[in-house]
Amino acid sequence: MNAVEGSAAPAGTVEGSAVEVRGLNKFFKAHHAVVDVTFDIPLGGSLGIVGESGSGKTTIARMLIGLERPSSGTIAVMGRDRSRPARGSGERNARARELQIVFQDPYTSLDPSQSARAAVEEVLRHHGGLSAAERAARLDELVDQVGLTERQAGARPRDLSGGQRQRVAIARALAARPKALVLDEAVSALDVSIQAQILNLLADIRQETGIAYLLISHDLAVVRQLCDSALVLRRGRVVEQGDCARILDDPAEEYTRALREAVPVPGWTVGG
Ligand SMILES: Nc1ncnc2c1ncn2[C@@H]1O[C@H](COP(=O)(O)OP(=O)(O)OP(=O)(O)O)[C@@H](O)[C@H]1O
Repeated sequence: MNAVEGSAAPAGTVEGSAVEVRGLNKFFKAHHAVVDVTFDIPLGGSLGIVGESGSGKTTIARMLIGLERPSSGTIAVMGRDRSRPARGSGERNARARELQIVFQDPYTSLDPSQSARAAVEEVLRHHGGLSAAERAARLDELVDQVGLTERQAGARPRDLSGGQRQRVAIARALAARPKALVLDEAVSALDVSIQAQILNLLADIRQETGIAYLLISHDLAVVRQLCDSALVLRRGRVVEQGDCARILDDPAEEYTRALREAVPVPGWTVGG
């Protein structure tokens, strides 16, 4: 299947790419974990990556944010190459301002001793350029944008629910005004009703800010709710790629059909 099928910008997106990945490969010793993966996410667009456990989804995310180095291929975010490690903190910060990530479990990324407000403020300080008054205003805006109450914004992670903690993680990720956000199983640990609230929140944020999403999920229903296009991975290879509704409603590949019918949970494998 052509790598960039459906590359015409969907409604709501702007011309140009937020993320461009070409011929991406990752070997872990002899294991070829990501095999010649190519995709585009238009500015303001939303791509879902689905596949069974071990298909390479997280490895792609880790390469995008610089936690793994590609064995070959290129990654560009906002037109700037990031296939090689950043040189120095200036470049690392510039990259962070372009692309942020939200993980499945914000417990691992949130400091247990920090209130939600302090956690978000830390990012605002780090990325600098704001006066104290501007920082306070931006902090209020972010707390409001992710739907945290004043009480929740003053609470530490252990005093928040899973959904509230994920709202804090989203506010932190948005603080630097990135152009793209990687959501790696970001709603998988949440109850279905809370999951729906966070997905609605993410859809609203995309509408308001024009941010692009790369959503990694084992759950096709989640992908359908948030994504314009989808990419199906099997053993590191793209088996199907294109319009999200077309792929999920009328999959061309048996593997996609199996993913759709089995309602997989994290760690699940086709036929496993
Ligand atoms: N650091 C590593 N060293 C060796 N092998 C790795 C490493 N990271 C990932 N792998 C292997 O690469 C393959 C892809 O793993 P990856 O975590 O990207 O899959 P995934 O689709 O995200 O799976 P899951 O949904 O279970 O998180 C797997 O076979 C995994 O065992």
